[in-house]
Amino acid sequence: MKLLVSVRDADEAVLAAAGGVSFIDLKEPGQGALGGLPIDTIRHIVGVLRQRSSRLPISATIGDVPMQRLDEIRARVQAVGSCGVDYVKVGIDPSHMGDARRALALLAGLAGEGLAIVPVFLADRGLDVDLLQHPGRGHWAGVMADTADKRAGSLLDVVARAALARFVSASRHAGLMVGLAGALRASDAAALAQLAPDFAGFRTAVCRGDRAGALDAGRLRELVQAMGEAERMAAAA
Ligand SMILES: O=C[C@H](O)COP(=O)(O)O
Repeated sequence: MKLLVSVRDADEAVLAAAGGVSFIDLKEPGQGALGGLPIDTIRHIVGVLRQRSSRLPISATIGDVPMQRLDEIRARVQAVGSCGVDYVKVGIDPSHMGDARRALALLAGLAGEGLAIVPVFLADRGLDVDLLQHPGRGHWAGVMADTADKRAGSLLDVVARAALARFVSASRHAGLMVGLAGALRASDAAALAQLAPDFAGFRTAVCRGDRAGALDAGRLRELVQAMGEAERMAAAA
C-alpha cells in the first residue's frame, strides 16, 4: 500500500518526499476536500520534485468544481494535466447520480486525450459501488474514496468496513487502482492494511492543527512508521 500525502507547496512536497511518502498529491487543503492549487503552483512543485530526481508519482486535484459545470471540469482537467502530473483527481459527489454519471462520462472522454484521471468518490453519505460499473470505467486511471466533511471523523468512522472492502474489491475487479482517504489517522493503519487499497491518502493526520495547517515532519514520521508496521503485521498474519 502506497502512502499518499497531500501538499500545498514545494517545501511541503520536498519534506514529504524526503520523509518516505510514496505518492505526492497537490492540493490547497484550505479550499475544501479537493481544493485546487493555482496552475503555476502545480507546475512549479512538479518542476522542483523532478529537478531533485524524484520519480514519485504526483497527483493534483482540479478543485471543488460542481459536477454540473462540465465545461469548467474539462478546462481544469486539461490545465492541471498539462503541468506534468501523473494523475488528475476529480471529485464526484454520488448524491447527485445523474450529474455524477455525466461527469464520469466526460472524464472517460478526456482520458482519450492522454490524461490519467482518477475520479474521487465523496463517501460522506456512503459509497455506491454501482458507479464502478460505469461504462467509462475502463478509461479511468484509478478511483478513490474520500470525505468532504473532515469534522465527521475518519473515513473508517463514516463508512462501514464491509462497504469499504466492497469498494476496494469492486475497483480491483474493474481493473482499477484504488485509494482510500478521508481524515485517516495513524491509528487507522492496521485497518487500512487489512483493507489493502493500492494507496491510502492523508493530510489531516500529518498537520499541526487542522489540515489547513503546516505539514509536520514529526507527525509524518510517526505515520510512515505506523503504516510500515501495520503492513509488516498484515503480511506476517
Ligand atoms: O487525498 C488525500 C487527502 O488530501 C486526505 O486529506 P485528509 O486526510 O485531510 O482527509
